[in-house]
Amino acid sequence: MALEIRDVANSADDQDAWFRAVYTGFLTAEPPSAENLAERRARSDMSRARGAFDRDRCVATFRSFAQELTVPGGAVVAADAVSGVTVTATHRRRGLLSRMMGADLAAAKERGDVVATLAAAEYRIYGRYGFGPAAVLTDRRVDRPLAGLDPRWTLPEAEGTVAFVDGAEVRKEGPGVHDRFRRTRAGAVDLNSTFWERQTGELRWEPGGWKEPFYALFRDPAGVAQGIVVFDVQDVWKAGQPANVARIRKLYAATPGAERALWRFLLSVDWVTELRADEHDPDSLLPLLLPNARAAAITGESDLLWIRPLDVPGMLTARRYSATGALVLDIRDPLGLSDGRYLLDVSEAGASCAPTTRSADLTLDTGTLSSIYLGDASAARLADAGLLDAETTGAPDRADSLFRTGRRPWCPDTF
Ligand SMILES: CC(=O)SCCNC(=O)CCNC(=O)[C@H](O)C(C)(C)COP(=O)(O)OP(=O)(O)OC[C@H]1O[C@@H](n2cnc3c(N)ncnc32)[C@H](O)[C@@H]1OP(=O)(O)O
Repeated sequence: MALEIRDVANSADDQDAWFRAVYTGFLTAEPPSAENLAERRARSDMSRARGAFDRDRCVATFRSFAQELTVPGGAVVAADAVSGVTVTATHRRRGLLSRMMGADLAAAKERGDVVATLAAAEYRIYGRYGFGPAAVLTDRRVDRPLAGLDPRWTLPEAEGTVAFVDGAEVRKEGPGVHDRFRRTRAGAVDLNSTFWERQTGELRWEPGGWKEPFYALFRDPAGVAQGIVVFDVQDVWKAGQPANVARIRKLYAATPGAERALWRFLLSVDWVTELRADEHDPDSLLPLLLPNARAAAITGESDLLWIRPLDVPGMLTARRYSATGALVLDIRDPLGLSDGRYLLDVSEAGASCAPTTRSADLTLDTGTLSSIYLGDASAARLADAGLLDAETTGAPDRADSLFRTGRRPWCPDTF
């Protein structure tokens, strides 16, 4: 019997089967409870969720939803966020993902979305669909005694306050802090409506149980919440000495002052000798705040946010550039959605971008454009690696002078 791919938006039974298939696809053996399924159905945007069904069994899942992606300069673009992609191991490599992805991207293009986004589980899945890695995450570990900080430090009142708060306060202030934060940082996205409930244990969807973390809120001198950190502490003692490990789950700062204050606060907690910030900002201020920056070692780095151009002029005119100049980009698209030669012209007044018949300066595919777009990858380095063709002398360097950004892009939120 042929496999049927269908929308699951209008059927509770199909949605339950869909969520169960997500658990199986992500290798979670314990199935979701009936209560969990009911909550997920009620609280998730399933309007663009599709499943592949083998009789009444869901064997592949795919969902997309409307998202805002912040681009360099602080504007946001309309994104088609792809999520919940699974094919059950018994039905893999039969083209199910390709069919669902092809249909979703074509619909997103038709709708006028500027890019598609996703958090890639594995590097080799999404390049074939025109996606490219656009921002990375780093793991850092701070050896606090080595950092050389003054243990007498306390936040000067003139700079603001840090206070421990409860989950209710986090649910009240968190959305505003995150919304202000994400508009300051290229690569950041808006959050779904369940995010803070899940962070604070109001909704307990994740398998494996809930452990209440600590929450600390930074308010600026005017009393406005500008930063929030969610962290837990592992109770470790060695030879009668406290050697606790603080693990950052989330840290959002809408201002540099908030970021400095929250790191300094975390580094001042007695008993804590090690701080771990996994899957965190690749351009965090953290090492710069330490007398000994080497005490904040990078222990890992990985790509997570991948993006895919759908509307090249919309995408290139939305961001701000670091210089003025013109560049002709010949874009190759493996799915044929955004092919073409475009003139990007950046002047003091802003950027314009339109199809052109002029000869190209750079030839690149949509995935490579994605890597350059938010400012993380260097066109010169990609050209040296053979991933981008320079058609005119110095074109990669000119691209770098345009696309370069201040702080590196960062997407702290998996979706
Ligand atoms: C945004 C997110 O949700 S990220 C989460 C992605 N999901 C997972 O990682 C869960 C575990 N993996 C899976 O469920 C599946 O392997 C999927 C969804 C990644 C791919 O499903 P498949 O049924 O294999 O997809 P499909 O048959 O359409 O494959 C399309 C092509 O991609 C290739 N491909 C698929 N997955 C991988 C992979 N992990 N590594 C390398 N190549 C892959 C296939 O070989 C195929 O290539 P071909 O066209 O040259 O033959």
